[in-house]
Amino acid sequence: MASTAVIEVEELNLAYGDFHAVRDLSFEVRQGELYALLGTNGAGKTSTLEVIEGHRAATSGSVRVFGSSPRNRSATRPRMGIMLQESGFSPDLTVRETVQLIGRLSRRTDDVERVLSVVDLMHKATTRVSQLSGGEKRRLDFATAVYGAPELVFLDEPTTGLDIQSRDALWDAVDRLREDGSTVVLTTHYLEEAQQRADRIGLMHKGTFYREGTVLELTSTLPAVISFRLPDQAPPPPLRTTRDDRGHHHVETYGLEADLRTLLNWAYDGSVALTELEAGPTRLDDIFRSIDRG
Ligand SMILES: Nc1ncnc2c1ncn2[C@@H]1O[C@H](COP(=O)(O)OP(=O)(O)OP(=O)(O)O)[C@@H](O)[C@H]1O
Repeated sequence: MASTAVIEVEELNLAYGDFHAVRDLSFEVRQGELYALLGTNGAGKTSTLEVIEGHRAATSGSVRVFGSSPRNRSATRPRMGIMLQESGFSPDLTVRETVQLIGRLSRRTDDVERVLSVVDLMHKATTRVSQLSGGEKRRLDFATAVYGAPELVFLDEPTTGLDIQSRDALWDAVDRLREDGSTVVLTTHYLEEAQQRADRIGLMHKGTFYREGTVLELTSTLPAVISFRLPDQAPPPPLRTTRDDRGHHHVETYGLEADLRTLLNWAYDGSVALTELEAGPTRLDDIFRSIDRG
């Protein structure tokens, strides 16, 4: 992976009056990475992104995008595509006119028909924005963000409200952008998507990082889990388990492979039927649950 930093955030602080929304936040996003900025509600993700995107001034600290201040919009804006949580499109414009307008404002060049077909909106090209469904509006949002294949793309909750085909198509389009070297910053509350897609994750809580690192670095801070069910007459399993009220056994382990082998050998040797077997690293959900909300 290339190591040029596209985004550099150092000791960022952002206050709204007396309320300190972001505190001494430092991180960088390198060229070609998919960086997921995740966190609890009100953690400060949108505030942080607004500073990086140049929409808001920091209270203190330094933010550089492509080596420039994001407030220097003429230097940074043409290189960025932004998909906001809520679009501000004009309801009277058609889908094609919207892409043309936003495309022109971005100062990038692209083929409008190509962009519309990426998000499967060709058949809606002459439909007014006010007549689109929620999912279609999200796809239009995405189309305007990736118009002209920007070097840096911000995706804020990109798949909210999308059906599975549209989600797959969106991630395919993101993969293609990344193959061409684009950097992606993602925020989402769909943790599974972040766990599957992100190279690195910054997990925010109360204005600062609770954890930051690769997916593996984050998930290896908590034990992996093996879960299974045994027949009523089965002998006790060879590992210490807890049983939930649905009769599932759970093992928490830092030695997933060895424990799994022990369990499978025991079941094989004793002809014990293990059912509903699941084994895997901790999920991001569990890391979120470990955050002390107090
Ligand atoms: N314009 C504003 N004025 C005052 N407080 C604000 C303003 N914008 C955000 N806040 C507060 O700053 C904190 C961080 O908000 P922010 O929108 O950055 O969080 P978030 O991590 O994006 O949250 P969510 O996941 O809920 O969208 C919240 O407590 C919010 O109420």
